[in-house]
Amino acid sequence: MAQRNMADVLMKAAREKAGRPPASSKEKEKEKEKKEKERKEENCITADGASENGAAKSELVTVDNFEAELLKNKMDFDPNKAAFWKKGEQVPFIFLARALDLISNTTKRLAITEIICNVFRTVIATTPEDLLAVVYLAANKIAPAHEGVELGIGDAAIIKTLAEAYGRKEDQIKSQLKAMGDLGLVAKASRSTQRLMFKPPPLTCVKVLETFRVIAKEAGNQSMDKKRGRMKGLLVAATDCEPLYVVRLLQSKLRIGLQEATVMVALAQAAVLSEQPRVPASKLPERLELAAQTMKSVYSILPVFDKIVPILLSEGIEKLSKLCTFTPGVPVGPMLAKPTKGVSEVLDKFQDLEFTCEYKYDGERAQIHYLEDGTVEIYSRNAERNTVKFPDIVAAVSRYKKPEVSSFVLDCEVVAYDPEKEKILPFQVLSTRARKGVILSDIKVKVCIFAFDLLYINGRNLLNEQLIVRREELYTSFTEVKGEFLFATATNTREVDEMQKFLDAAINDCCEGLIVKTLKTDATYEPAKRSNNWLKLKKDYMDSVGDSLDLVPVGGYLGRGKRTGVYGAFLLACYDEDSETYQSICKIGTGFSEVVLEERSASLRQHVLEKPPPYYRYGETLGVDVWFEPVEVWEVKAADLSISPVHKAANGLVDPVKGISLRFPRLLRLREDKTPEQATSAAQVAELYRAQKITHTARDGDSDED
Ligand SMILES: Nc1ncnc2c1ncn2[C@@H]1O[C@H](COP(=O)(O)OP(=O)(O)OP(=O)(O)O)[C@@H](O)[C@H]1O
Ligand SMILES: [Mg+2]
Ligand SMILES: [Mg+2]
Repeated sequence: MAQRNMADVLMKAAREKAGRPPASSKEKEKEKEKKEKERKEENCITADGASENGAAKSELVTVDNFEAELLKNKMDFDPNKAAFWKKGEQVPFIFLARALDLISNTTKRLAITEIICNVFRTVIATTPEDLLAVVYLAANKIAPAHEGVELGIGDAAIIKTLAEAYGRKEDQIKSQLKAMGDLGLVAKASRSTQRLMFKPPPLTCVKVLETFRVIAKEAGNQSMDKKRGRMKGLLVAATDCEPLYVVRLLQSKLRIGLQEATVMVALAQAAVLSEQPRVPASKLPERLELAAQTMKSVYSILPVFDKIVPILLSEGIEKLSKLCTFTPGVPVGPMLAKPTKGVSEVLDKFQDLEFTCEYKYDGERAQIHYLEDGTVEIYSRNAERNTVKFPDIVAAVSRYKKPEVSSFVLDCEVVAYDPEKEKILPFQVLSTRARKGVILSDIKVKVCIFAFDLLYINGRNLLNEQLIVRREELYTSFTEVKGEFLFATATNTREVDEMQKFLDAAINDCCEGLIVKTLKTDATYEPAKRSNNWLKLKKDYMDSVGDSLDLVPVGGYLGRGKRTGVYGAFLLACYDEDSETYQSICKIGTGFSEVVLEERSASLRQHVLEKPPPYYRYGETLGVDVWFEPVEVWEVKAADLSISPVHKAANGLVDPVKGISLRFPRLLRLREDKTPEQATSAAQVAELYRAQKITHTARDGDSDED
C-alpha cells in the first residue's frame, strides 16, 4: 500500500512538473498499469544484467521498493533495503538516475540532501569503491574544476548522436526539442520507441563516468566522431530514465536543483551515518553539523574528490582535516572581503584590532602556484585554471622570486598596465585580453602583478599564520620589478584623517578604494570565506549601496521601439544558498550600450526556457516575457535597497514575507569570473540592506523602475 502511494505521489509530482493537468481516475488507472508494466520490464533488465555478471538474484527487488527506501528520513533509512545489487558489485547507473528523478520532484533542500545522502550511504554499505564515481556524477563533474577537463559537448552533437543511437531523423529530434525544451527529455522519449535485439549490459556509475572522461580527453583528428561513438554506446545501453540523465550530465546541467554544496553536505552526513558502531542518536545532530563544516572547509582547501573520498572511507570524517591539506598545484578558494561604507565603519568594526590598509586594485584575482619542478599555474577567483591566459606571467614569474625560493603560492591582483607612463589601466582594458590560446609575442595589453598575500613558501603552509607573518615572508621572498611585479601599496595607520587621505590617494592612482585587513590577531587566511577580517572600502559606493552586486539574469522583456529585436529589459536575481533558489531582485534596463545589449541578448537567447524552473522565486506580477537558464552573472550598481512586495530577494530574512529590491540598478559589466551560484547571496543582500541604516518604512512598496 505504502508503495502504491509513493508511486502516486511521484507521478503527481511529475505531472505537475510537466505542467500537465491531473489525470482523470480512468486515465490514471491506465497510466498506472502502463507504468507498472514498464517497470516490470526494467526490473527484468536489471535482473538480466545481474545474471550476466554471473550473480543471479535470489529476490527481485522492485524499483518502487528502493525508491520508497531512498525517500525515508535518515533515522529510518536502511541502506541494505535500498540496494538491489550484491555487495561488491558495481553500482548500477539506474540507481543514481532514479534517485536524481526523485530529487527532481522536490524543491526542498533538506529533502534533496536526505535523498542524496541515502544514495551515498547505500553505496558505502555495498560498493564503497564506487563512491568516488557516484559523488562525481552527483556533483555533475568529471574532474576537479581546476584541471579544466570539460566534456565540451554541444547540443548539435547530442542531437546527431540521439538520431544515430535511436534510429531517428535529426529533424524529428529537433522539432521534439522545440516542443519539450530539453534534450534529456527528448532522449528519454526516444529510447522507448526502440527495441533492441541484443541488449548491452546495464550501465554502471563507474562505466558512465569513465566514458565521460574518455570523451573529454578525445582530441585530434575525428575526435568529434569518436566522442559521438562513445556517447552512442552509453545511450544504446541506457534504459528507463537513464537517457535523460546521460544527456543532462553530458550537457553539464542536471537542472534538478542538486548543487555541489548539497552533495558535499550529504557526503559528510553519509560518512557519519555509516560509522560503526553507530553514532548514538543524542549525539547525531551535533556530529552531522560538525561533519558538514569539516567537509566544507576541507573542500575549500583541497577541492579534489579523488583525495577526499578515499580518506573519508578509510579514516572517517574526523581525520579528514588533518589528512587533506593544502597542496601546491591545487588552488584554495580565495579569501573574500565584506563591504563597508566609510572609514568610520571600518574603525568601528576593527576597534581594538591592529589592521593595515591596502590599495584595492581593479583587475583580476590571480593565485599563482610555483612548484618545485618549476611548473607555474595561475588560478582565477573561481579556482579555475587560467594559466593559458597569462603566458607572460608564466615566463616571468621566476625572475620575481629570490633564488632561495623553490616553491610558493602567491595571492595577487593582475592589472592592465602602461609601463611607459607607469600607470594602471582600467579593468575594461584587461578584459580585452583573450582568455584562451594567448601567444606570448602577440600580447598587446601588458599587465602588472600587485602581490598582497603569500599562502605557501618552500614547502611551508602559511594559511594559519597571521597576515603580519605572511606579509613579511612575501616581502623577503620576492623582489619588486618596475611595471611588472609590485607589492600592494599599504599603510598601517589608524588615524581617520590619514586613512581618508590614503583612500583618496588610492583613487588617484586608479584603484577602486581600499581593502582593510586585520594584521596580528584574527588574521589567518580564510579560504573561500567572505571574512569579517577583510573589509573593502570603495570610493564610489560611499553614497549608494556599499558595494556592487553580482546578479543573474533570469528573465527578459521583449524590446520595443529602438530595442525591437533585442531584449528591452531583464529580470535579475540573487542566489539564496540555503534554499538553492534564484530570487528576483529588480528589473534592469539601464547601463547597456547598444553593443552590450545586443551581445547579452544574443547570448541569453540560446538559453531560453519554456517555463521558469522550480528553483526560481519571483512575483507573479512581474510579467516576464521569456525565462532564461541561470548562465550569466552581471555586476550591477544601485542607488539603494528597499523592501518590495513583488521581488523575493532575501525573502524571510529582513521581512517575513516581503523581499528586497534594488532601486535604480545600472549594469556595470559582465562577470566572467563568477558562476551563477557565486552571485550575490540572499544573506549578502540582507546585510547590505541592514547596513543602509536608513528608515525604509516611508518607502515600503513596489519600487520598480522601468
Ligand atoms: N590589496 C588587495 N587585497 C585583497 N584583494 C584585492 C586587493 N586589491 C584588489 N583586490 C581584489 O579585490 C577583490 C575583492 O573585492 P571586489 O569587490 O572586487 O570583489 P568581487 O570580485 O566583486 O567579489 P565579491 O563582490 O563577491 O566580493 C579581490 O578578490 C581581489 O581580486
Ligand atoms: Mg574586483
Ligand atoms: Mg563585487
